[in-house]
Amino acid sequence: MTGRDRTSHGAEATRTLRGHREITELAAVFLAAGLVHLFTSAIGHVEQGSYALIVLSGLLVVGDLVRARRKRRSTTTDDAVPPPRHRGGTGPTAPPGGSVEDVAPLPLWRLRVSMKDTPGRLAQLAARLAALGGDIRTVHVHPTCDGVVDELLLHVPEGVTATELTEAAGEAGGERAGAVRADVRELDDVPTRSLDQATNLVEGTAELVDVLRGLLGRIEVRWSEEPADGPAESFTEDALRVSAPGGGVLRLRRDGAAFTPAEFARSRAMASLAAACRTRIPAEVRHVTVAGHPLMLRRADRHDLEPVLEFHRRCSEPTRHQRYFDTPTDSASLRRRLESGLERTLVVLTRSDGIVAVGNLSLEEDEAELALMVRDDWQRRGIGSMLCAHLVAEAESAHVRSVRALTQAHNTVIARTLRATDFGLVGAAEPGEWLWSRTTSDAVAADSPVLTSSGGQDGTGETGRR
Ligand SMILES: CC(=O)SCCNC(=O)CCNC(=O)[C@H](O)C(C)(C)COP(=O)(O)OP(=O)(O)OC[C@H]1O[C@@H](n2cnc3c(N)ncnc32)[C@H](O)[C@@H]1OP(=O)(O)O
Repeated sequence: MTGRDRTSHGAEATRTLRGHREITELAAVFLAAGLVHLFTSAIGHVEQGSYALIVLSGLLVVGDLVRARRKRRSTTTDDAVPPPRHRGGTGPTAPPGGSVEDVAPLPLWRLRVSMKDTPGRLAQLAARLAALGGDIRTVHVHPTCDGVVDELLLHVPEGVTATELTEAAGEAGGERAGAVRADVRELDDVPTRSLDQATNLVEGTAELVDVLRGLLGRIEVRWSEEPADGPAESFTEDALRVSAPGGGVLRLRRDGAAFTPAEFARSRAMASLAAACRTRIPAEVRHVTVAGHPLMLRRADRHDLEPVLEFHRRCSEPTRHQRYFDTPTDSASLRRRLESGLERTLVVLTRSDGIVAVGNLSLEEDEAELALMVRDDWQRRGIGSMLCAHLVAEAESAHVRSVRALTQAHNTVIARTLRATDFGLVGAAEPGEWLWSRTTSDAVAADSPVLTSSGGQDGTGETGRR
């Protein structure tokens, strides 16, 4: 209850008390007058008026009592919203003998829900969330074509689930509710958060997909070629399409609340910024020396398509087969790896001989798959081991929890390369194949975005990331 609520409740109680007192006093006056009149009248001279006054006073008292009782009952019914829930002793109240500072911060959640734009909808939502022990910290109302999307950041007691939150939103008349855990940094207002994300893009500490997730919450992202017909960028409440910085289109979907026009505008602005960063800020080049050879290592993008194709042409057929198994490597599949922004490709170059090794990292679910190939005339010099270590570092920077690798069982060289980078054999994916895995040291991995990839293998030509 707020301070203002408390004040008005007190005034109401005062008014009720004063009413009681006035009626009781009036009844007492009637009663006294009646008794006095009776007393002073001789027996046999009883007048009707005396009895009428006494009866009237009795009726007044009884009537007032009945009214007071009814009022009390209706007040109890009106206040029937369940009291806030505090679970496991970790609610907002301080423990006995402890100060408020001793209490661990309650979990923070972001709740998005589509609502009809009617008066009182927020009050109903707030009441339902209060019943769960929710403490609303921020509310943003995003207008949509036929209503609004209410976006709330709220603390709830430990143990309250996403389902309970979305059900509460549904009971308040909401539709398509979605609830995800939020980071305390998200308590920033939207402009501040957008600027922070833009800074991450410019400084290269985040990819566009990570930035979009920071703005839109848990989304599924898929990459596809630009549509031949129709606009590359588009908005519906179910899906957004924005230009991918490396070419093609990113298709964004979100379970739960509808996308809003403001979110579309923000996403487009971020995509434009990411594209500008790509053209203005050259990829960082790392200089490494392997077995006395000075080499350069950097991320590749769509401008590297031709040299990457040339690198593949200069690798022998057995080397390509060891890398890609039976999957053909055509220009389109290599282009997708370089452009989608959902895979990371590292290239190793010499000054005079172009690309001598390529490593790929496909981001999927909360893990990544790594693969690499070294040109035949540069193998057995330590380049594969060095590239493998850099790919693992890339995976850690993408906050994935584990990295896996699929090899042909007879490929002892890649087996030694992976072992040297702390991979362990975890099983056989198919007969004649080995599956390797290692965990990353990224501490944030457990709460990190989920990544998925269909990598075009489903025939859709799309690459996806959750
Ligand atoms: C998950 C996947 O990527 S599966 C596909 C892997 N790719 C391929 O097989 C394509 C063809 N091969 C290659 O491209 C490379 O040889 C790679 C990537 C496998 C290894 O890269 P290289 O630069 O040749 O390996 P590097 O010189 O770093 O040596 C790595 C390990 O293999 C050993 N090794 C290298 N060549 C040989 C060889 N011919 N025979 C036996 N061991 C070898 C090295 O001694 C080293 O092991 P160690 O660390 O225990 O000493």
